[in-house]
Amino acid sequence: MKHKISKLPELAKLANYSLLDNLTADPDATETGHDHQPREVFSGHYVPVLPTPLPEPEYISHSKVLFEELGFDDKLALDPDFIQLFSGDVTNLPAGMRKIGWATGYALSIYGTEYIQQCPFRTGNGYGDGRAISVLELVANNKRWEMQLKGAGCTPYCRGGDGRAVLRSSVREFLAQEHMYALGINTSRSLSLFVSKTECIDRPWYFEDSRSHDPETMVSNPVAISTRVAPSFLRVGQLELFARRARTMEHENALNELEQIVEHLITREYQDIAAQSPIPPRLTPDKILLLATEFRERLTSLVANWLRVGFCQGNFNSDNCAAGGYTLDYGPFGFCELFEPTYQPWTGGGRHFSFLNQPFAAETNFKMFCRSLEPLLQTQPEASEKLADIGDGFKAVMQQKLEKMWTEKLGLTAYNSDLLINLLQLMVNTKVDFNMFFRKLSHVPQHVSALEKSFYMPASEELQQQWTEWLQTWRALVNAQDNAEKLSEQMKQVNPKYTWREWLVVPAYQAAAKGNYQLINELQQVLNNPYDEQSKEIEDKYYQLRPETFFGMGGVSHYSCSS
Ligand SMILES: Nc1ncnc2c1ncn2[C@@H]1O[C@H](COP(=O)(O)OP(=O)(O)OP(=O)(O)O)[C@@H](O)[C@H]1O
Ligand SMILES: [Mg+2]
Repeated sequence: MKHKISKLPELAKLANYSLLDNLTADPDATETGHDHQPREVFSGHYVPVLPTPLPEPEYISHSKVLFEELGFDDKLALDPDFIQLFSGDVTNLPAGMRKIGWATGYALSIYGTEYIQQCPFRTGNGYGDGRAISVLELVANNKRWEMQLKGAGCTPYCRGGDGRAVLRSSVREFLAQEHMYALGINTSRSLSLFVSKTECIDRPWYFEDSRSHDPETMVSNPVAISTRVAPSFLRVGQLELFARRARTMEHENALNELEQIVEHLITREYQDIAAQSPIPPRLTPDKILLLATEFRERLTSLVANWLRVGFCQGNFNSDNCAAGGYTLDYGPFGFCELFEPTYQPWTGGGRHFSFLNQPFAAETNFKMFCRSLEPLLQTQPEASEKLADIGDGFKAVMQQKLEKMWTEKLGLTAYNSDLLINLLQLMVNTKVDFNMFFRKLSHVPQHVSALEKSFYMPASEELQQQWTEWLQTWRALVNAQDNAEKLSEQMKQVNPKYTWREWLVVPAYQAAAKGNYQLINELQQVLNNPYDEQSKEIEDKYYQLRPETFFGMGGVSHYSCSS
């Protein structure tokens, strides 16, 4: 059996900090990392920052799946040195590990409009990782990972915030990342979750059983640190920040810094492109075009997958769009239960980030990504034009990916737009549960009655008739008569049975605030195996329609605060 890492000094041997070696730091940063007040950062990729440890941290959970992948023994999660590090104390680390963390700046554009208003200095120089601090980069099983504490205290980008994350949002992020991974969707991953036994902070939140749209009160919740893991945490907003500076020549090194960050993105997230020719030689126009094409490929696949499982990211701005093409920022997200094309759980998100609008939101982020590469092709008109074509090509690639997704979801061999549109219309008219409906359909039923468990209301006779017709057409197209078993197996692999249901997650974070973590463990188990049939007990509890009482309930059906 392969040796597994169970102590921090062994883990330290895997440490490998490409970021700190290759990229420029903010020249105004202090070496000590005592840099916790909002301030402008004018250049450089990162600021060294000392995380603020959780007082009296307590272990809640870790991802066994990710531990396995990294070669970590489960015992490591309870090792006092491990707990110390991943609850924010980097002062006492073994040799090989740096006793400092780092935070990065990024820009924000909302639906294609560049913003600086969110920055306290109205320049954009004070926006970035306000409460996320990376503490480690390592190479495990030939893969490079960056480990980032979320809620580890203030950074220069904290904008007057407290730098903390409450337990509620940390539990959600911790569970959701691994759930998405289990659903087969690219995402940042969860390593561990620790809570403070003594520190609490207030956030705007809802009264119990609230029907209010906006939070009515401040609610105290323990602070927590979840550690997320990804090949990098580079966002479209990051490139955007450097491109804005390059465009206006804000400082003499601005274009060079943009080039560096793009090279860094390629090294960290696009190894196939990096392998084509080592960097340096410096970034070539060909590489830039390959990067744009590959990101387009990943982003369109990602969003098609989101739609496949009913996921709504909620706030798909450029600063929440990972340049590696994976899901990032599990704050205002939600999973569509009752199917509504404009489902959006975050009250601040508006329709443009709603469920079926996500392909357009992605396109806007992609255009910003391309725009951020343009300054690097200033002297290359031909390559510039190609880049514009890649941007314009987004729609067609997105459409292809969506068609493929719906085709697979319906078990068809070819896309059938009439069939799909009729179905979506019927789903809306009948008020069906998105994921439960597709799972029931994956059993290749003969009669509508087998789908009815996924309906939130009894279907009228007229609707029943329409369903019967739709089902007949579908069954004929998938050749259900001769093919049911194989088809069912295939469809179940893309139509999950167990997906995130907010009303089943709420009790888990509520119990956790009282020191009981059992429901979190149970949810991990259920959500980590979304395509499997699980026990009858689990089915009765988790494969259920949202009870009526949770509709319109603040904090369950919608939320305004995600931090
Ligand atoms: N409590 C806080 N203290 C300091 N900064 C914060 C706090 N909450 C959010 N921010 C910062 O505000 C910005 C917007 O917040 P948003 O909710 O998108 O991010 P987040 O959930 O903290 O971060 P991420 O995108 O890293 O998952 C981010 O740059 C974030 O770092
Ligand atoms: Mg964010």
